[in-house]
Amino acid sequence: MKNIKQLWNYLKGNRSRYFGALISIGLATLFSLAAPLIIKTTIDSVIGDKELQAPKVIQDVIVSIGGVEALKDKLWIPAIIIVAFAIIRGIFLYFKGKWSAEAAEAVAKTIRDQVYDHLQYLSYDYHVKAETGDLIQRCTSDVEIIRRFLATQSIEIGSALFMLLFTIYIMVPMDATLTIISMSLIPVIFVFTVVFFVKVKEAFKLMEEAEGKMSSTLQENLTGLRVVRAFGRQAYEVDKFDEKNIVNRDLTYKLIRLFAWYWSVSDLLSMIQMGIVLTTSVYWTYTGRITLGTMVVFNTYVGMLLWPIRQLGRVITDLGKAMVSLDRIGEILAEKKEKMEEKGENPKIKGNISFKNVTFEYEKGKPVLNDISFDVKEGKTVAILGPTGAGKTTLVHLLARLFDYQKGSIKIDGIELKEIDKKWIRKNVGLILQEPFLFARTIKDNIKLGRVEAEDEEVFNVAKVAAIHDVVLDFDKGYETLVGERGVSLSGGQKQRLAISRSLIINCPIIVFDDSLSAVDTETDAAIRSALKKRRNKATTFIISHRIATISEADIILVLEKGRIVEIGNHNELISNNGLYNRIWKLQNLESNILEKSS
Ligand SMILES: Nc1ncnc2c1ncn2[C@@H]1O[C@H](COP(=O)(O)OP(=O)(O)OP(=O)(O)O)[C@@H](O)[C@H]1O
Repeated sequence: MKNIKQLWNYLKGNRSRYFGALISIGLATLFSLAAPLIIKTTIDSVIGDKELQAPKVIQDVIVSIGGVEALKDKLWIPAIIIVAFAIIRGIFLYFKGKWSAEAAEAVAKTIRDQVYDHLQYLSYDYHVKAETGDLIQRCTSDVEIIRRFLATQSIEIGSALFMLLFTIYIMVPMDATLTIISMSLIPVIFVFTVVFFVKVKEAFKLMEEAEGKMSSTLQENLTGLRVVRAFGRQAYEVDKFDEKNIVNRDLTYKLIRLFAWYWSVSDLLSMIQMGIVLTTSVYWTYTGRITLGTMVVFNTYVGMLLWPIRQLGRVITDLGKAMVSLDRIGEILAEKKEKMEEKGENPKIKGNISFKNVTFEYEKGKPVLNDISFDVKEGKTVAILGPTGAGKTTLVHLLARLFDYQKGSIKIDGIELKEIDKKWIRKNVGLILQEPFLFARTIKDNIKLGRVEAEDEEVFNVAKVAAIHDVVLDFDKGYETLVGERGVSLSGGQKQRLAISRSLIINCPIIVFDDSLSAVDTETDAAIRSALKKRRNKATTFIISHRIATISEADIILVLEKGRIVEIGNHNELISNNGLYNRIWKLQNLESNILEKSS
């Protein structure tokens, strides 16, 4: 019921089109039911000698062309009327198709827009955990199922109901008992259909999920194909995909089996119903209870009626599928959008940052950051070093309010971070990720992503700071070169440098390099850092890195271990500390000495 209401809401603005389609199918049904009545009248009263039983208007028309006697010589007239009715029915069917398709298309567009829009505002955490393949499937195939249901199937429910009502209305005055006999198995077929619908809904849901898992595996594999090949893991990947493929196939087999049952049993029931009507009506024609024309009408109507009723089974299956799809789309829409509209402060940010006893946990009881305290003045550089999983990324994510800390306090220029508007703080904290995502656009567009109105000169400047300007000029089309699948292939380091330019162009007072110099050689790394230092508006900079050379010049270095700061100070202080920093420094020194000697 909730889903039907949801569909009704989606139809807003297109409801009149949809009703137009329903009325058209009603009128088309009426015209198709008229043909057997014309045949009946012709058999009984024109060819035969039964008294004419037709509405007054039709009787008047017949009298005006010379009465039933005159029609005997003009049997082409009923034939032409039947053809004319077929044409009129065709016209109504055309409008039914046009209007329902237009309404369905509009609904699909509304749903796609709504889901796309919603996805943009879900939390960072949601997108970290969501499976892209599954989301794509919900935005495409699920919407398509709903569109198809609205465009064709739901109208057929209307058609079946109209057919049922109109035939009962015409048949009862002719012979009430024969009408009951003609309808005796309809409830059985209907109940059978409903049972089937319930079974099939569950089976469809399982199949959709299996299909989603299969596309996720495919999507993940295609994205990471280079890794797969590099590690020679093709056979393992093929097996993994095959596993999902087998589940998908088996669930499809199950559905096919269910359908096979449905069609054979409903075929059998329909044949029994037609047999009963044929036998009874032939016998009653023979005994004179009904006319030959009435016999023709009943048998034609039962034939006409059984098809839409059986179709109803298929339609209801599609209703089941459409409801599952609506649920799946509803699941995305039910996800709470990240609360952005808090009336936070939008202060001009200088970049003085202070962490006081900050504790944060993703899951209750499992703190990832513990009692973190440090201060940094605007324009200074903080470096963070620590083993993997120590909480380095989490710490800088807290700064951008991708997550909110549970205990302690983070202040920026003396204002509590939670009091500052989320949108505003994200505009002021430039996050550069280790594996930056570049869009399939030109290099210039990728750099200007954060500030589309930036002048070319600014683009060149930030590219120079990120030591990528000369590389770009070497490409045939320079800054107009396309990046991505159809464009130039960039190295990991080049991608990182483009991402750095993209963040610098925003001119954020706080910049975070989350291991984003890892793919850049040491010389370029040093060049970028020295260019950053020379910038006029120096930002407060956070650098996460495993390379001592990258972080040694930082004003403060934090050494994190298991979510706690185990060492804090500048390079010289930490060297004399004889702790983790000192050990890593010695190790990296040794490595570079060995490398120097061997080269
Ligand atoms: N979105 C999340 N939900 C739940 N746990 C998370 C989430 N992100 C990270 N974690 C967990 O928090 C811990 C710290 O992760 P974090 O990414 O901050 O470490 P890191 O020091 O940056 O590691 P690396 O050097 O490998 O990037 C890890 O144990 C990680 O599994």
